[in-house]
Amino acid sequence: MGKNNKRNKKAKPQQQQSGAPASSSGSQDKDSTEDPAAASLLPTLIPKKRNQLNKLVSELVDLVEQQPANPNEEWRQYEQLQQLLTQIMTLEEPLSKVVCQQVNDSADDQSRLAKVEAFSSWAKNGGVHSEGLEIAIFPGYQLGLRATRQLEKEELVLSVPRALIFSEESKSNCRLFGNMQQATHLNLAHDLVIEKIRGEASDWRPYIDVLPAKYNTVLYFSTKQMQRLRGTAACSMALRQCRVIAKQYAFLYRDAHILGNRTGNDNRCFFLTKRGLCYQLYRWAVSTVMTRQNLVPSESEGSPKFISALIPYWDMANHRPGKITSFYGSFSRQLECTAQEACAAGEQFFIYYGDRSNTDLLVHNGFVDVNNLKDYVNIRVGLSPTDALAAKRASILDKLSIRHNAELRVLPAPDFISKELLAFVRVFKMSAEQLEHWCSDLERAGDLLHIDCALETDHETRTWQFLEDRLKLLLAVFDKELREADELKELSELELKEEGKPVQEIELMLLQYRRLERSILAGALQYAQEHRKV
Ligand SMILES: C[S@@+](CC[C@H](N)C(=O)[O-])C[C@H]1O[C@@H](n2cnc3c(N)ncnc32)[C@H](O)[C@@H]1O
Repeated sequence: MGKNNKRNKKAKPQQQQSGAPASSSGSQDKDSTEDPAAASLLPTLIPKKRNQLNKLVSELVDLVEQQPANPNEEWRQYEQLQQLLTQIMTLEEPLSKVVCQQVNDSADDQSRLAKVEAFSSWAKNGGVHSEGLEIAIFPGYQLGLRATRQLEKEELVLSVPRALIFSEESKSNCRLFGNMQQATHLNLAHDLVIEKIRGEASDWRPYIDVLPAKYNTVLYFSTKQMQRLRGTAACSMALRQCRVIAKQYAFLYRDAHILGNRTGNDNRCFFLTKRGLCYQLYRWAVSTVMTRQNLVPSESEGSPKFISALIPYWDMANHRPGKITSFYGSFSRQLECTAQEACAAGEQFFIYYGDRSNTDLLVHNGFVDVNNLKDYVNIRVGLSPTDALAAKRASILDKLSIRHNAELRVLPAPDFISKELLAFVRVFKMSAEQLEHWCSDLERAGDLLHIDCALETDHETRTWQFLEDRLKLLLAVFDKELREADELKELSELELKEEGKPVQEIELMLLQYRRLERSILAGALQYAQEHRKV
């Protein structure tokens, strides 16, 4: 599979399902870099609908450019965003019906499984070694990898050569979002949009066919589902994610359809994007990248050191706590994955995705790990600009490399309060005299990170009182959305759902997330109360 041969490949037309075929008139057709695949019969919108869509996207641009000042404003903005996106998706439906599969969850697993044989031979022909593994359905995980024989701990079980790794380097002239590290996953999502639109003409089709049709990422949440995150540490992150992706979509759309001003060597990508771009497709591509990407070393000059990549077959492995056992071999030019533990024939083969909090997993990966040993809940703390002693507090925090406005960690047992959070609150609660004392010898500041640092009793009491009040407040906000008893009741109802009824995966995940975050906060509250009394 050469780097550039995809561009010259003869396209097979995609099936037309609804709407009018792309006509030979229209500004895009003067584009001389048209890829044969782009001549596929994608529907075009009638001018009236296109104008409505242009107007909605302009409103979307205006909306996402506003920076919300507080959580309530952020929520209101999200509600407006959802309304606009719903209208946009309705208008774009003729297009999204063709470029995105529309299936329900269980049918998705089955239809993906039906494509696995073709995918496995494509992977094998491309040089993937996965002899002791096969792809199967695992309830609660969608697809995953199953051992077909006993796999030994540390045995090399899977390798994927560079040629089969999908990255922005598979299409070297197409970096729509630039050459920076922050842009690499966006470039990848954009390339995936292109390959998806190319349909049967894409060399990646067997891989794309086994990808999920939809995801449990926050981009797929309804407003009602998102409501369940209100008051949790994940809410702001989730809303921001929706805003950022809508903004990217709105800008891509605006450039393509409203301004029509992209020229230069990315004409081809622009052309394809313009033809098939719709929000459903963009959120699918972004979610595919978010939930499956890995970093591999770049092989092009001028690129960031590491670039985001999709690694077919390897990305069928689900996560279980353990250690990272997948590495890219620069000499062998392949991704190599060993077994983190022995795995008997017939069992699911898991890999470890790395240390991530459940907040991060929920927002970026669309699942939570109920056995997460590396979980934490971030809480926001900051120095007050009206505090006359802020400069002194800041100098101690600088010495400790803690930011003046920071998100710091509340941890599960046995630690409960991270040393950075404890030190911040200790500094925040110092009197003028205590600040003088600590600032006079900043070399000692590191002591503040230790739980048993010798402090005056009143200072220590104020510190733990602050933590106690803050945690109580967070738990009270939690209860405002859903009380603990109701949360547990709903959770057990969903877990005991009758067989045959569709599992409400997102609802279940949200309740599990709430329970996990609540238990970290409640454990830390108890710990703070005990410390205050000492
Ligand atoms: C890299 S893919 C793994 C393959 C995926 N299950 C599939 O069907 O294509 C990552 C996704 O798998 C699911 N997943 C992985 N580990 C999981 C776990 N421990 N519990 C639940 N879902 C998990 C999540 O949906 C996640 O976004």
